[in-house]
Amino acid sequence: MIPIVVLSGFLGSGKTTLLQHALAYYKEQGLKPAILMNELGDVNLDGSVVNGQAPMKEMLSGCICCTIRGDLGVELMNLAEEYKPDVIIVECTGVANPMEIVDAVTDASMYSAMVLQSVITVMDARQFLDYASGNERSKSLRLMQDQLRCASKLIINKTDLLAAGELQKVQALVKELNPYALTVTTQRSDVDTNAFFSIQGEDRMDVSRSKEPIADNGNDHHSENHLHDHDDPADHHPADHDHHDHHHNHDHGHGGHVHSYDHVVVHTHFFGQSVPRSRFEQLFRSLPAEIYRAKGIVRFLETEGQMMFQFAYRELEIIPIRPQKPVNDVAVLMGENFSASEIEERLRTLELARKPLTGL
Ligand SMILES: Nc1nc2c(ncn2[C@@H]2O[C@H](COP(=O)(O)OP(=O)(O)OP(=O)(O)O)[C@@H](O)[C@H]2O)c(=O)[nH]1
Repeated sequence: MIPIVVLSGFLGSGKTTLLQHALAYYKEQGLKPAILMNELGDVNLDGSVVNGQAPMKEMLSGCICCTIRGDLGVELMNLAEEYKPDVIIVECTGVANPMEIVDAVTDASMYSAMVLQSVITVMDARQFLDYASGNERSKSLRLMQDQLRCASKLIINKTDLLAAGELQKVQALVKELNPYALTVTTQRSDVDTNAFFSIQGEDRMDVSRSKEPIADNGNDHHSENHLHDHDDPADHHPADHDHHDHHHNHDHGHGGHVHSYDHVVVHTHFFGQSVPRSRFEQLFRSLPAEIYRAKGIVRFLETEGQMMFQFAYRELEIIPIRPQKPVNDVAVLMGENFSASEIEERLRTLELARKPLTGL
């Protein structure tokens, strides 16, 4: 039986950071992990972070829980057959409802030797608290709550971004939503890896219990209403600045829990040239609040080589990278109901600016 560990969590909460801890742990244990990654955009940037550390399959341009849900079982089986791993880690896009993944894994385990080990949900404590205390973006809040509810293990991450006293508030909210999960608080998803990733049988997830809070009408997952607009990633060419918006309109038949992600917009922009770093940073400082996540690879006029950037909950991080194989310069922006054409325009203007901002 190959144990499956599902990593869930909202966009930018710290899943990939956690994945790296998991990979280091399995290596230390002499175990062979394999990874199945799912990204909403056309490019898998997280993949380049973990590249080479473990066999990996990618499912791009869709959310595991809908269009490619059927493929999940197939991909899991392919991974299992090809690499005979000791454990498979599934990292899903931040807008996936992990219940769907849990279902797909349980489907797969019916006809192959796999078992769901755990669903680990990572949450951005700051973001969750802000969403929970405001009325805005209630759809995202609902998704976060679902991700929390179905976890067997929970990580309250980014505690460094909380003010004194706020952690207790988050913990209380989390406990209310999910009193069952093993819950820890972390910075940089730094968990006790043995407690979170050990693949001992007795620690396996009780799937039926985790389903209780949101499933009330059996397995009515096929009555879903999907509206996806996916384009062939092979069509992309770095120079053509093409962009694609993916609108997700999920209307899952969970009776009482209707999930509608039609508000989620993903915009992909391929850079054709280097840009001034100061202007790039300024663009991110002034992004509309609706864009809550961006990541990508960029080259700056001022420096050599490629940089990976991460923008999560208004914080921009830029780190130099040395990719093992050529990777495109690209920006993927995700958010709710933002104007992709406006962002595209700003990115194009950025590319035309051949000089840094004056005075910086
Ligand atoms: N301040 C702070 N930043 C963190 C922490 N953990 C992770 N980050 C940063 O948050 C950003 C997103 O982290 P990832 O691990 O890529 O998040 P993710 O959940 O995989 O993101 P998606 O793939 O978009 O869903 C990165 O810039 C991380 O360095 C933390 O505890 N505190």
